Amino acid sequence: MGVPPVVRTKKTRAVGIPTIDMSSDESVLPESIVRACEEYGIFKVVNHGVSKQVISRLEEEGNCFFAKPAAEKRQAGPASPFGYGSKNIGPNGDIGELEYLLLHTNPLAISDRSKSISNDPTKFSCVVNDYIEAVRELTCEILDLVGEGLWISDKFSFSRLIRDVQSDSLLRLNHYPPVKERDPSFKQLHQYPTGASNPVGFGEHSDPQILTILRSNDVAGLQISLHDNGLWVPVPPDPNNFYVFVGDALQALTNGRLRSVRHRALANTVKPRMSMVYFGAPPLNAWISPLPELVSAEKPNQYKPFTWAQYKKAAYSLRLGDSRLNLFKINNADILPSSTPGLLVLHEN
Ligand SMILES: C=C1C[C@]23C[C@@]1(O)CC[C@H]2[C@@]12CC[C@H](O)[C@@](C)(C(=O)O1)[C@H]2[C@@H]3C(=O)O
Ligand SMILES: O=C(O)CCC(=O)C(=O)O
Ligand SMILES: [Fe+2]
Repeated sequence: MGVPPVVRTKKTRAVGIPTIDMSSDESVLPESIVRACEEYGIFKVVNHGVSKQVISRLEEEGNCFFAKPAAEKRQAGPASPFGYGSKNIGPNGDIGELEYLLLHTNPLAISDRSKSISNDPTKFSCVVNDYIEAVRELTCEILDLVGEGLWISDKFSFSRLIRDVQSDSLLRLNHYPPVKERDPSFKQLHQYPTGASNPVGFGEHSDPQILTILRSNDVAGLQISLHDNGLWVPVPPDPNNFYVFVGDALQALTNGRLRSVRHRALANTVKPRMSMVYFGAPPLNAWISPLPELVSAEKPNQYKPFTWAQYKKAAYSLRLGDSRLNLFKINNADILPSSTPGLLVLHEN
């Protein structure tokens, strides 16, 4: 029997997302990670050192919470921005086929929030804190390798922001119940991206933070957009490993050398999907501006300095799919002539 022809009905494309093996030789890791972050803004990490038990215990807590009756879940909401949310994402009218729990990673905030989430809040807090501790370690290990790969004189510059006790890092559990096409009017009631056969679970966006560490169950749905060309690349689910995303803050800190990747999640029509997402962020008062090692005459400063609080304020004033980093972009072509009087700028045609 011959191989059947590949028929593409959706605007998706098969692309090999890079895999980074954390047990590889240290002499190759920094360069491989930097290359993946430059070319894709996402990679899969294997041999990551986070124990199966830490992951499965959080998954169990998530399943247990999302299986509760709607009225009980609502007691942990509305998400503003923390707590339980259903369908509404953020304050500006974005909606998706999902429900979620958004938590600040501060242990006191977790202990407080656990009371409205679980019948055993002490256990819930413990499980969440263990998961956060493990993925924070992985995040910092990756960021130190990024620092090394970029030849930053202080390779801990990135991870220090995440390790800070005031870090504004978050944990999000997303639950996408299966969306069944019940009647012909279904497609009019739900948002279907152009060319996609499944409705939007979590709409297209980039993550604002430094680094995102995502783990999902074995159900597909996550997609990335690499070149803003309308093509969406499916990210195959892998419950034993993590996907790592470059966030906007890391793009700014590296003067645009590492790219934050646009992604979205589509709902599944058959199986429920759950993702557990850690967002590594700086403290609110930390300044984000390109590191000096990444600024040169050939690559002048691309971003105005901003505090993380200013960036969050901007993010929360915009829609999910808006580009927030553009607000802080320096137009070097505009700046050069006025800030350097007497300099003649020649434009090539
Ligand atoms: C629509 C929004 C939800 C969001 C805040 C925002 O105004 C724009 C960014 C969104 C996002 C995407 C990544 C994370 O899931 C998130 C927690 C974040 O930091 O930025 C969400 C915000 C949210 O859901 O509160
Ligand atoms: O659920 C997913 O796979 C994506 C979720 C996501 O992008 C987010 O929570 O920011
Ligand atoms: Fe995201």
